[in-house]
Amino acid sequence: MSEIAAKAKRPVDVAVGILMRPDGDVLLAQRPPGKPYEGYWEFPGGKVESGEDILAALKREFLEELGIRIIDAQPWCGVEHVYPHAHVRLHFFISHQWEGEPQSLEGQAFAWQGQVAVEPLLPATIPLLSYLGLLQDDLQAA
Ligand SMILES: Nc1nc2c([nH]c(=O)n2[C@@H]2O[C@H](COP(=O)(O)OP(=O)(O)OP(=O)(O)O)[C@@H](O)[C@H]2O)c(=O)[nH]1
Repeated sequence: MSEIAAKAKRPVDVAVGILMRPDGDVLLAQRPPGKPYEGYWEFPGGKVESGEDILAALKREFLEELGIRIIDAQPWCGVEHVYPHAHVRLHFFISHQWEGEPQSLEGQAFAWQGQVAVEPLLPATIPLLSYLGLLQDDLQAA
């Protein structure tokens, strides 16, 4: 079996968080050098460790990468994607409740965006933007 086929058989769970401010702006981060797809923009998050709860993984990644303490987050949607380097199962959460301001603890750039305009964005994340736009519209209309 090729390496790619082996990876495709075992999806890696990834916890991803969309921090949404009251005005609808969301936080994006740029993947640091040395990681696959370096320089691409993503919603912050990372791989779930063996035996770890997905929400716990989300909270851990936000503390490690950005120094943010997520107080609560709601599961939003799941996306499965096969990259050349990995087969990922992305678990997206939306959070309106966190403590702290983002810090660049891994040397990464980050940006608050209304309409997400940073480029390039990780391929698996692009299709979600139109759905996210609907949520942001709802928030602004409320
Ligand atoms: N955080 C995040 N990861 C995403 C998104 N979209 C997407 O395809 N991914 C993929 O999910 C995987 C996340 O793994 P990662 O390498 O960032 O995880 P990590 O921080 O635990 O890295 P590490 O292996 O260096 O500890 C990557 O394959 C990445 O390409 C997204 O919007 N946010």
